[in-house]
Amino acid sequence: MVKVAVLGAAGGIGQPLSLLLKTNPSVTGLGLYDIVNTPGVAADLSHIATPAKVEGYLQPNGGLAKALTGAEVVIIPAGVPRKPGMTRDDLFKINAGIVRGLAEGVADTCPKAFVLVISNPVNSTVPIVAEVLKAKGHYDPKRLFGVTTLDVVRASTFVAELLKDPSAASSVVVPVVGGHSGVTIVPLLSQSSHPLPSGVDLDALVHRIQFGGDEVVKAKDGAGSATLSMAYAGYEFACKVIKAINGEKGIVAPSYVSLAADSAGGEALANELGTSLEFFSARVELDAQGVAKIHTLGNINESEKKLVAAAIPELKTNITTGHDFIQKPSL
Ligand SMILES: NC(=O)c1ccc[n+]([C@@H]2O[C@H](COP(=O)([O-])OP(=O)(O)OC[C@H]3O[C@@H](n4cnc5c(N)ncnc54)[C@H](O)[C@@H]3O)[C@@H](O)[C@H]2O)c1
Ligand SMILES: O=C(O)C[C@H](O)C(=O)O
Repeated sequence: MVKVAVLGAAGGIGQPLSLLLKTNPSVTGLGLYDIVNTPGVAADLSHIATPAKVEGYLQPNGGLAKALTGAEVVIIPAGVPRKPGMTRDDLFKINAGIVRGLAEGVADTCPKAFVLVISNPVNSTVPIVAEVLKAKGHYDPKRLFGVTTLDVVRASTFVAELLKDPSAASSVVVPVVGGHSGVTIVPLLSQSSHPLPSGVDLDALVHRIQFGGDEVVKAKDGAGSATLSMAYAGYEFACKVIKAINGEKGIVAPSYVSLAADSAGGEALANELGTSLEFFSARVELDAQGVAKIHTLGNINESEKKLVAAAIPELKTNITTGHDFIQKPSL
């Protein structure tokens, strides 16, 4: 019995993500919120013969609070996507305010919910949610996640392509750590479940994983960024969270979390990184309370160490940008 709220549910990600959630028998309630079109999306989905009771709300008359009431999981794909030539950071100006408003709604209505942030730039929007929840006295770092699963899905797909074995596509697992933009995306190819064939151009593969989002933005040619693969990835991560809430043990997935979510694991990771970072995408073990354990990077090779080192300064800047938006709004 889990109610999931999707904020930004009428968008390119929101609609297919809500469809996938509607197919999950563990989801008993689906609260859809957007500033446009949610009644139609909800009416459409409500005809699917699965248990979830679907309700769609717009902004007026407390729609956000209604969508969030009773939600144990809140997924946020609200906000504008990139167009060619833009970076994810270029979205901050618009999306920061959108995410702040939605986080305020979470704090006011379902402060104990697991919050899964998809809206870009994830490296900065997650700190915004943290600061809003802190300001309202409801911050639990164990329950706040930046969704970086699409990077893991891409890394696994691209490695399976190189293996020239389509049947391997769903079994290849490549951990991706760091953050969710450009050089902050750090694939740990040395830890791939399937060894790479010899002769693979590793630099080109790393670049493709780090800038995979650009491929889609370019191909969509002004009509947005990844939506369907993101809905798939967001659903994959949400399913893990729902299973953990329902008591399943041993679920591990990479996600952008606060290192304070598990002080021992966070400290060990910070020691490995050689610096204190508030947020980092690491492999995280989940339980019904949220983050149970943050895993360290484990054995990584020299080129991966360089990639991690290159990610850190940008992550620090991105995190500060998110914090300052709430703490120093006059900047
Ligand atoms: N984390 C990731 O891996 C990842 C992957 C793909 C896209 N994204 C990001 O997800 C976001 C959404 O992408 P999209 O393609 O679905 O965009 P979209 O424009 O198709 O949909 C966004 C939706 O958000 C809604 N919205 C805007 N302001 C809102 C508000 N205040 N409250 C509620 N809803 C609001 C819009 O009405 C729209 O329906 C973008 O920021 C994009 O960059 C992240
Ligand atoms: O590339 C984008 O802007 C969207 C998303 O972050 C992605 O990785 O596809």
